[in-house]
Amino acid sequence: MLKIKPTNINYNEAVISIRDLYKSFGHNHVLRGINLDVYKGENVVVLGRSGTGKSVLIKIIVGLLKPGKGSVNVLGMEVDKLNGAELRELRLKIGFSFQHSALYDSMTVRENLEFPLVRHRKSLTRSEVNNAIDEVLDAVGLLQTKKQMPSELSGGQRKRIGIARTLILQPQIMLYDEPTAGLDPISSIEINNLINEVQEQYHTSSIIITHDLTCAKATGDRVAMLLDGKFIRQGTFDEVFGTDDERIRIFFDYNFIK
Ligand SMILES: Nc1ncnc2c1ncn2[C@@H]1O[C@H](COP(=O)(O)OP(=O)(O)OP(=O)(O)O)[C@@H](O)[C@H]1O
Repeated sequence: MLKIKPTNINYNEAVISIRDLYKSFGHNHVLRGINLDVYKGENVVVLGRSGTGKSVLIKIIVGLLKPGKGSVNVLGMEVDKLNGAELRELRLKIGFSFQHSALYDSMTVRENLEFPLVRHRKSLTRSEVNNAIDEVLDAVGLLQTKKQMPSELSGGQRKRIGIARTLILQPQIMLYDEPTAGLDPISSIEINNLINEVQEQYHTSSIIITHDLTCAKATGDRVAMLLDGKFIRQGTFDEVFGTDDERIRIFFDYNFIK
């Protein structure tokens, strides 16, 4: 049961705009002419086989890697022209939900959420902090876990808390790296729904990196297929996969789709 996607996307405003992006490591030419716009309120899914450069792309977007050639504009700023302080400022507007971004095991759920908040929003009062924690826990449907330790949660619940920890800083952009990896089908559907709810309630724009075609179909307003350093096809899920292109069919046929 997948949620119907909201359609509150502003196609006149790109929050991420990438033009002719190249990136090599020695003779390994990973990105070879990437063009991508992510519009305000849009979920864009990036699909591609292992090693095609999806993580490199994300790292360039947040300024962790320098582009070789080309321009990367995020929230109106050219990322590779920013100094350290400006980059830190920009990153506060971007929520990362990385595959291996573990919670702090020695802290309760509440403390895990409090930690980024008190670090980055020093002027908040105690009651504002408490309200913010309750609000994000409610948004991810896990208010009842506030006093629990991460080890007491299921894998799906831990992912949800990871997303809550990111949301608490109210990012404008969300980057999800393999959000459903390692989850059973029911927990995966819950995460897909959560990604759509976050989009709707927090008005975020997102890039979702995944191999999971069910996730791509459920969450992506647009899907972009990365191959040989370029997006070889972009469009809705059905537009991308409604093709005889062998390179895309093979990706589809080898992934189980419900
Ligand atoms: N810092 C680095 N130095 C050298 N090579 C790198 C570096 N980061 C990534 N690469 C290379 O870039 C290529 C793309 O890596 P990347 O991690 O982006 O793949 P991916 O598409 O995210 O794969 P996966 O789906 O397995 O996570 C790989 O060949 C990798 O070895």
